[in-house]
This record gives sequence, C-alpha cells and structure tokens, in this order.
Amino acid sequence: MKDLPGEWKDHQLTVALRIRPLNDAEIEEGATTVAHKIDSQMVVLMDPCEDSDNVLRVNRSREKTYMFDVAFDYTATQEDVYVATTKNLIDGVIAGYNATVFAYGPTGAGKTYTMLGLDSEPGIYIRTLNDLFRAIEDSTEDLDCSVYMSYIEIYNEMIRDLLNPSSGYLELREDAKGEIRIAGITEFSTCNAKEIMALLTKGNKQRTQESTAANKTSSRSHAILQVTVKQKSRVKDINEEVRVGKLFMVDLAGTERASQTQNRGKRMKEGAHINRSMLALANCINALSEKGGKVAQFVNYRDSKLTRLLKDALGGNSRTVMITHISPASTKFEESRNTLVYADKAKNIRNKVRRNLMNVSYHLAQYTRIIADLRSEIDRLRAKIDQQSQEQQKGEKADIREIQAEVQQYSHGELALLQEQLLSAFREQMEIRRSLMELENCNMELHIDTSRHLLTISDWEHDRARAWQGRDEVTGEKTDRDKEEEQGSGPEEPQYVTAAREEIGPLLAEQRKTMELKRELEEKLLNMKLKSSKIEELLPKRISNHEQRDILTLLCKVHELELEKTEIQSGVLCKENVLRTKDFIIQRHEQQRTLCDDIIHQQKALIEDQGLCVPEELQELYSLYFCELSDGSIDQILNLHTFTTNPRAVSFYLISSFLPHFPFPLICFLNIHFKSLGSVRFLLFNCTHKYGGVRCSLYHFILKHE
Ligand SMILES: Nc1ncnc2c1ncn2[C@@H]1O[C@H](COP(=O)(O)OP(=O)(O)OP(=O)(O)O)[C@@H](O)[C@H]1O
Repeated sequence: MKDLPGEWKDHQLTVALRIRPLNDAEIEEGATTVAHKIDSQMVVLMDPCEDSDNVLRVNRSREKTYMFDVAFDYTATQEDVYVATTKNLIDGVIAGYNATVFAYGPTGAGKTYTMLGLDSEPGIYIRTLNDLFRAIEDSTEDLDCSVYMSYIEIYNEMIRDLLNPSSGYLELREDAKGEIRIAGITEFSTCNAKEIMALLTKGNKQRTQESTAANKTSSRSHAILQVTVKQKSRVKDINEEVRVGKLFMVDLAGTERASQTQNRGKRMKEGAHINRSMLALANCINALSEKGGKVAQFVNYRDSKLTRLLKDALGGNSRTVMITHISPASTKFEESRNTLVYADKAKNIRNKVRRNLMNVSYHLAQYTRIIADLRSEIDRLRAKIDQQSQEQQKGEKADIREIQAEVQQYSHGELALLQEQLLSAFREQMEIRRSLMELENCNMELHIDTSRHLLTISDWEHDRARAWQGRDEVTGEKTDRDKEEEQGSGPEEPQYVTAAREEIGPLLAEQRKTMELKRELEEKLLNMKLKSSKIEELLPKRISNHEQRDILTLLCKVHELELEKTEIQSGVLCKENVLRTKDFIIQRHEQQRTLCDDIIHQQKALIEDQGLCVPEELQELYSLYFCELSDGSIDQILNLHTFTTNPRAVSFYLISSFLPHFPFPLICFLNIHFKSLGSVRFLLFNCTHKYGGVRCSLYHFILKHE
C-alpha cells in the first residue's frame, strides 16, 4: 500500500555487528579470539585476562553478552551482510524515503571491506547500486527516473569532493527547512551501476589513506557516498508527484586512540580530528538513546561536520542502519568493548521517517481532484465552442467569405501574437502563485521553529527563576540576580538553551528575507494581472471573427479558473500549517501532562509513606485524577485522535440489537490480519441508543490499513 505524502513513521535504528576474521598480524602477536557470535543476534565478548579455553567457565567480571538486530562473524559473506542490513532499504529509497547505512568501528576492523569490498568480493556500495538500478528497471510505475550521485570525504573537519577534488574545500549550509546541504558539490547524473562504480573507484583513489600501525591502508577520513533517486510521474497533472529518495552510504574513519596506534605528528592531528567527530557522534548517540523518542532533549549535531551531515540519518528523516565492526582479537579487547557499548546504546535511537515528496509535486498530487474539475470545465467550454461554430455555420453561410478573410488576416498575425502574450502572462502568474505558496509554507515553518526555540528559552528561564526563588527562601535573603548573572555566578545555562538562542537570530533573519521576497512577488503578481486584463480588453476590439474571439475569451476563462484553484491550494496549505502548529501545542501539553503525572504519583507516594493527613478536597481531587487514569479515557481520546486524523482511516457503523450492550462506552483496538489486505486495524467504540423503542448498540468501526 502506498504511504501518504509527508507521513511520518517511527523507525528504530537497525544496529548490526560484524566480527572480522583474525588477521595475520594478530595471529603473529599471539592474540586469541575473544569476540564470539552466539546466535544470529547475540555476541559475547570475553575477558582476555582469563583462561578463555572454556567459554562457559571464564571469569564473568568483564565478560558481557550483547544483542543486536543481526550479528555476523568471520563465516559471513559480503552477500550475507548486504542482504541482512541494506537490501531492504532499496524499495524505501525508490518510494521516496531517505536511508543511511554507516560503517562504524575501530581502525582496521573491516569498515571499508564491508562498504567497498574487494574486486572479487564487492561490498555494500556495488550490491546496493546494482539492486537499485534493477528495481528501477523492473518498476511497473509510469515514472521518469533520474539518479544522481556525489562522493565526499571529511578529512580534518574539511569537506572534499572526491569526484571533483580540484574544487577545493566545500562548505556545509543549512537551508530554511533545516536540511543540510553541501554548497558547490558535484552531482553526477548516472544511469547504471557500472558507471557509478567507475566514478566511485576514481573517487576512492582521491581518498586520504595512509598506513598506520593498526592498519596498512587506514582510511583517515569519513567517506560519504550519496545517491539521490528522483522520480517524476510521466502522466501530467493527475497524481503528478516528484519523489526524492536519498541513500547515504558512509564509511567512517576508524575510532582510535593515539597511544594505541603509535601515531605521531600529522597522524596524531588527524587522529584528534577523527576522534573529535567520533566523539561528537558518540555524544549524539548518547543523547538520542537517552531521549528514547519521548521528551524532546537537545542533541548537539553541531560539534562536527560529520554529525551535522548525519543529522537526518541519526535523529531525523531517515531509515538508518549502523554496521558496527570489531576485531575478534584479545589484543583489541578494550576498543571492541567501547565499540560494543556505543553500538548497544545506538539501538535505542528512534527515527522519524518521512517520505520526501517535493513541495510542488506534493501540492499537485494533493489537488488531483481540483485538476479533474478544471478538465471538465475545459471540456464543457470546448463543447460550447463546437456548438457555437455549428450554429454560426448554419446562420451565417452568406458571410462565409468575409469571415474566412478575417480569420486569415488575424490568425497569422496579431491574433497569434495576442494569444502568445496571453499564454505567457498566464504562465508567469502560475509561476508566481506557486512560488508564493512555497514561501508561505516556508515562512510558517520558520515561525514554528522560532516559537519552539523561544519556548525552550522561556522554559529554562522559568526553571532558573524558580531555582533562585528556592534559594532565596532557604537563605532568607534576596540575591542580586542581575549582578550574579553579570559575574556569571548564577546557574549555568545548559548547552541546548545557548544553541536555541543562537538559532533564533538566523531564523528571524530568514523570516525577514522570506517576507521581503513575498512582498516583491505579490507586487509582481498584481502587475501581471493588470497586464493580462489589458490584453483581454484589446481582444474584442481587434478581432471581429466570432469564433476566434470566443476561443480566446474561453481560454482566458480557463486561466482564471486555474488561478482561482491555485488560491484554494494555498489556502489548504495554510490550514495544514495551522494544524501542525496545533499538533505541536498538543505535544507540549502532553509533555506537561506526563510531567504532572510524575509529580502527582511521587507526591502521593510521599504522602502515603509519611502517613500524612490530606485535606478532604485534595483527597477528592486525587480520586478523580486516579479514576480518570484507571479508566484510560485520556489515553483513549489521544489514541482516537491519532487514529482518526490518519486519512487512511475508513469509518463504518454497525447497529445491532443482538450484540451485547455494554453498560459503558467502549473503545478498543483490534488488529486483524487478512491474507489479501495485510494487517488491518479496527478501532471500535460503541454507544447504546434507542431506535423506535428498541435498545440498540451503535458500533462505530474505524478501519485503517497498516
Ligand atoms: N570480513 C573480512 N574478511 C576478510 N578480510 C577482512 C574482513 N574485514 C576486514 N578485512 C581485512 O582487514 C583489513 C582492514 O580492513 P579495513 O581496511 O576494511 O578496515 P577499516 O575498518 O576500514 O580500517 P580504517 O578505519 O583504518 O580505514 C583489510 O586488509 C581487509 O581486507
């Protein structure tokens, strides 16, 4: 079933683990295998200080088992890893979702092997691209498809275009919608996997690679291959949409410790940069995993270019797979343990995945019905023209020569020019309308983002004021807050508040820019309208031929109709944005409610523990509160809201006097799996009514196809 535009799905980060085989160097230094795969998901890391001959009897103090979505050891082939981690992302990318696969792990653990592979054992890049092209070729949808790729490296916090290394260092830019882009990046438009592979091999030669103590061909940079799949409907107007799916494949530089890799000088500086970005990545993973998707917690992506680029992949709009790599060697125990701990945390990250439908096409697809209305209007007008010309032929046969002369005179000269002028004025107006809609949309988003940051700041200021008040009450004296603030001795402002303050300036500047653009466009639109009406006024005077005049007037009518429809479209967009703002407010209230629930429960527990006497009114309030909680009505309302606001929900009723009447309203969910339909979810609630003296239960079913 097709997903709806702009719909978000919860998606947990998939974390895989790959343990490579022991290498010659490790065997030479007498290393033993301490990382074992137990089953398809579980691995154990044993303590190398203990006798590891018997897996079951080793000292358990530092031994730990870890669970991942999928685990591989030295027996796994490149195909096994690809199929279990990446293959099923392809359909999503074609359907317009973003996807990211990144290889993570210490230096020499096998990241490049997994991503790029060898000629004889190609890795994820080639396998993915082959399947992607095959899937596009096999697609039965009537779509024009184009694929673009770019390949960059981040080396020492600088971005280089691996497909065009002479372009120097590139800058990261964040657009008004918060999407990160690389300014000036080369995007190759390709049509097959072989071509991409040639580009990739060329690009890879440009990658900064050196021999380190830990790996002879150690990648000193993070390499990011981005493949963009853009699809456009071949059928014009109806259901026209542009789907954009982006696939990021990231081969991270190895996590390493300078002491371990015996790096000095340049290598050590590189190591510091690599570690900085890996630390930033680890911090993001920490923050995201603690946030657990519930309460908005600040995640600092800004600390490194890598995390800024992976922002969407980690906490935003992407299906993401992290393939963690470790060596099985006892000599690499510490780094393997650190890697496993981070990979374990990463499992808690939940992403919101939204299908990327470009705004313009998104509007077009939404307004299919309006376009259909327009078409029928045009058909009606054409039929009228036919009818008119038939009537004219009948009634004005005598003047036929005169009419023909006029037609010839105008159709090749002024008439064609006027027609062209009218059409181009119309096209320009449509362009302006669309740009205006985009701007309005963008402005709303900026406004919402600004409000979000302002709320974060005001929340913090409230907390700080409360903390000060509490301190004054304890010490019994009034502190000079301004002075304290000046000296910086007050409570320290958290990083997320500082970041929110920093973000507001650029957001407001962006808003001003959009408003200015909007004003200019509105003025231009007004001028275009005046121009069109002037041309239209000229028509009846210049053209004496009835049919020609009618056709042009009707053409203008069509244009007017289309303009009106565009106005409706922009109105719908505005409403959508208002709804989103409301959703945001609901979300805030929901957070506040969760907080209040916690406080109430803790207070109640405290009262009971201490055996405190509670005033009667408060007791009543408590009962009311717990009664609402126990009947679950609030959660039901929330569920109902989420469920019914989904446009795929279909409603139907069943009135029955046979089904049991519940003495209270019932709301429940039923999940039923049908062979042909897939998973179908029903929301059922009932109420009892009297129809003609008979008590009946009215069952309201809302059906949603999952
Ligand atoms: N699963 C595997 N099977 C066979 N050989 C492997 C495997 N994984 C890695 N190797 C080999 O181990 C060596 C190091 O691997 P690779 O260069 O992929 O490590 P890396 O994690 O990318 O290191 P760095 O971060 O330093 O770039 C290479 O010679 C590679 O061919």
